[in-house]
Amino acid sequence: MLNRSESLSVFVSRLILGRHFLLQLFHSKSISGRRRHNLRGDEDIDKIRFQKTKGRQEEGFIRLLKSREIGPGTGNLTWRLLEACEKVVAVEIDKRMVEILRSRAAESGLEDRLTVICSDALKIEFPRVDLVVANIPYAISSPLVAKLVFGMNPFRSATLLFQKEFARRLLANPGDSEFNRLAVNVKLVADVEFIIDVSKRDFLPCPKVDSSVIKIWPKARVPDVDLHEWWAFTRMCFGKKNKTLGATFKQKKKVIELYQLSRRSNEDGVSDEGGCSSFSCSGVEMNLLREKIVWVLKSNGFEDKRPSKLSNEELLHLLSCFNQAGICFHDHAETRDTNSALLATS
Ligand SMILES: C[S@@+](CC[C@H](N)C(=O)[O-])C[C@H]1O[C@@H](n2cnc3c(N)ncnc32)[C@H](O)[C@@H]1O
Repeated sequence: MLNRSESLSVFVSRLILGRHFLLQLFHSKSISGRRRHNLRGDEDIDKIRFQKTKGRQEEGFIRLLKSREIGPGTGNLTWRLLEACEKVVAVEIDKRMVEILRSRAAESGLEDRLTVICSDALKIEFPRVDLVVANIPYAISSPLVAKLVFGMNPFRSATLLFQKEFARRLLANPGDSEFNRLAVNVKLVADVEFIIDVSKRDFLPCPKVDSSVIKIWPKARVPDVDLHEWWAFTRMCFGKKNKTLGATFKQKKKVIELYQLSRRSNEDGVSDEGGCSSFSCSGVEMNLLREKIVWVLKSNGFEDKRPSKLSNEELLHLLSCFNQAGICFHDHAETRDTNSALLATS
């Protein structure tokens, strides 16, 4: 039986180090008493190989410099990560856990390799790290993923333990019943890979839900789109993801919303780049806006399409058609630096 963090640590270890080392981990109960393993695995899943010898970097081996663990608790996983990474930055919200981690680090002489930040991971700016590992309460999965993938600092990959249903939603493709706005937003900037399911019976004590390990990589190339505009657009489209776009955008409420946005843009004197403020403040012109919306949808073949079945390429195309017609979705009155995690998941 493995507890939640032990399970994740085993999977993380396998991803980083390969099967050979994993087997050694499975058979190692105590971390402190364990001899130092040869950290090279024989299976290059991640195309990352960690070379322990300082100052030398063999051909084909990338040194894994920094790892970040979010929600380290008492540090079971942290200590496994310290075997694989030169430095670990752990972010823990609970002061008591932070004290435990710091004194464990001091006892083991690992203070220079382990930085423990006492903070809410959702509220701080992440430092530059190679690998992100998180075993957090499932309730903050959505904002955490959004913060990671839309954050400013690049990372090589994130290996995360999620509730199984949440993992399925992240992995879903257009047409799948689980496909939703979160998947659309995440897939704009990242690739998501299923690693393994973890049964609730593998945990002690047994929780109510099954889990899955998921790996996320930032995309090398991200589409050239204003993210605020994209988030606002997907929020409007996926409000009722199985409704046709025609039915969604013809709703009086939506037309009023878009009309008010254009009015606000006019009042704030926001630049008219892309035609966002091309409507006058007259209430009568709301009908014109509705007609324009329908025309954009019809002329581009989207009126009868459902957002839950559209690829990101199709959604990006529709957004650009709307923008070219002078219809924009982002409220320019909102502060520019609004938490991206909130915007992407709200
Ligand atoms: C499921 S436990 C993880 C257990 C841990 N990996 C271990 O080895 O015991 C979740 C941990 O995340 C921490 N946590 C919860 N919300 C957090 C947040 N917003 N930021 C940072 N840590 C958080 C909790 O205090 C807890 O220690």
